[in-house]
Amino acid sequence: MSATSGAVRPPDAGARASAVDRLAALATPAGALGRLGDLAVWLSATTGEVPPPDLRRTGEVRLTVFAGDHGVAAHGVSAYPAAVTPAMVRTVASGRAGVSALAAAHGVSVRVLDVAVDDDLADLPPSVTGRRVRRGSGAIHVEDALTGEETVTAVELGRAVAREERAAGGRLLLGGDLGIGNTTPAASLVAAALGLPAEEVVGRGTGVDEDGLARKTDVVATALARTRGRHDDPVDCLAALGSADLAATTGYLAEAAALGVPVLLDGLMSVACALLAERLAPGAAGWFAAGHRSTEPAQSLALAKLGLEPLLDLGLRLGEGSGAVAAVPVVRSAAALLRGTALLSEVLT
Ligand SMILES: Cc1cc2ncn([C@H]3O[C@H](COP(=O)(O)O)[C@@H](O)[C@H]3O)c2cc1C
Ligand SMILES: O=C(O)c1cccnc1
Repeated sequence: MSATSGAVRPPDAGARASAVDRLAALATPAGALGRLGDLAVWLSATTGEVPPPDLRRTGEVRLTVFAGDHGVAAHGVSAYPAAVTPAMVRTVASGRAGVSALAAAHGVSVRVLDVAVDDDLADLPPSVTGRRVRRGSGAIHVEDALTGEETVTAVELGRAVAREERAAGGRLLLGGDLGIGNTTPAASLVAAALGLPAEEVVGRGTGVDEDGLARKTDVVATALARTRGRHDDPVDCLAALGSADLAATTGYLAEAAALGVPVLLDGLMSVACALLAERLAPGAAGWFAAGHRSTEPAQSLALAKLGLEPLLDLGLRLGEGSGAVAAVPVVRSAAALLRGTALLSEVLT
């Protein structure tokens, strides 16, 4: 099984070096900007600009929310019913979701894409529903989420979205998720990638109780056992244990890296897909920064594997891209410091 994979070049080493020099020369004590300094250097290296762009123009920071339903949702793994998925797709489309409020506050463009929602969504425009890969993805503890062909189609859809978002003026891309039950396949993908047992990756998602957590752990363990021997190939992992929306997110992240566009990651779904994108397109992680630490254990495990330290740690477990959007002002703060701070040599005259 194959999905075309663009080669990833590393971020600009020359821009990184001059950003490091500029940071060291600012009228601040050495190291005083802490991780904001590191972030400014990363933004310089990934945009190739020193100082980095301020990212304040409309449309420069863009979020795509990948939506889909999951067969496991019918098996007691979520605190909410699957009917919430289409309802929340409509809510994001009408600009009234949690992430919409954050995006409006921070000047982030939002697009929601129905990759595999199990509902007609006939009231929504083709720009949202017109590229659906299938209605819902398979319940991974009993069957593959997708066929090989559907997986490749979904990955390619995500890649196309990254190209569209860059063409629309995106200079920092964010990925978000919507879909009741999606923390189950996402945790399974992390377990498969890291070779961990279900108990170490499973979290409470929307807030399942002890019984729900036990059922969810069982579903993940059964899915991992069912697919044993297939965990090395990232595309086959997405087919076996993922979903169409997670495959599309993986393609989106891999393609952003291949295009040389920096990405701000969100919670579990985003970071699980980043792990797969790194396997699909080695070096992709160099283009990623982590917006926040979610409460899901698999998200922290995947971040550690990617070598990423999250910018925020707020106990947030919403998804939708909300943690990435909440971190946008931190990224802009880093850029502003490297752009606007005088040099020590200028003030000591
Ligand atoms: C009202 C509502 C809005 C949401 N927005 C994002 N999620 C998040 O929670 C779900 C994943 O958690 P689980 O695997 O436990 O179902 C996904 O829809 C995800 O996007 C929401 C969930 C709900 C209920
Ligand atoms: O980690 C996340 O982003 C998350 C956690 C719970 C529910 N939805 C998303």
